[in-house]
Amino acid sequence: MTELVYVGLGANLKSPLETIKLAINELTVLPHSELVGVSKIYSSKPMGPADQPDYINAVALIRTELTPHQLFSHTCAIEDKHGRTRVGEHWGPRTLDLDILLYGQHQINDEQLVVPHYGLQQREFVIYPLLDITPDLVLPCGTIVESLTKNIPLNGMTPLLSTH
Ligand SMILES: Nc1nc2c(c(=O)[nH]1)N=C(CO)CN2
Repeated sequence: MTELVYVGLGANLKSPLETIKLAINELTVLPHSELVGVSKIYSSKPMGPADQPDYINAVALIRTELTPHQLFSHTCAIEDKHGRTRVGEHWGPRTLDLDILLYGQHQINDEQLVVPHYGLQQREFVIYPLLDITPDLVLPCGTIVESLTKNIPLNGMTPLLSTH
């Protein structure tokens, strides 16, 4: 059994562009998984406290046999490898953040995981990269992702370079 999983990547400390590229590479070597798509890589204005650097954001699509919690332990390990600390400000700066945005059409809600990711529908740095990969993407709740762009402006977000 395989599932298509969208993983959001964000970073705004140290060398965020380099970190995002390395993290995309690390997703290519996950066990029982293959990377099948990557969005453009964007620079975005910080959501939350404004006194932090701009973010680099992207979304990757993987096909995996890992369960959501197995995948989550791998994404946490990749975050840790890049010096992620789990203390500090809510919505504060970070070296690397990996979020499981969508796991097939599954809905998961437990102490470790909320999938679809709770902020997905409000964040330009998630919606536009998702659409780069899958322009006709539909959420488990039936929402057409493209329809969200009407109410969510780019907010100055710009693509940095093509990964294709
Ligand atoms: N633009 C942008 N802003 C953020 C991001 C992010 O990935 N991109 N992540 C955050 C940490 O929760 C807080 N704010």
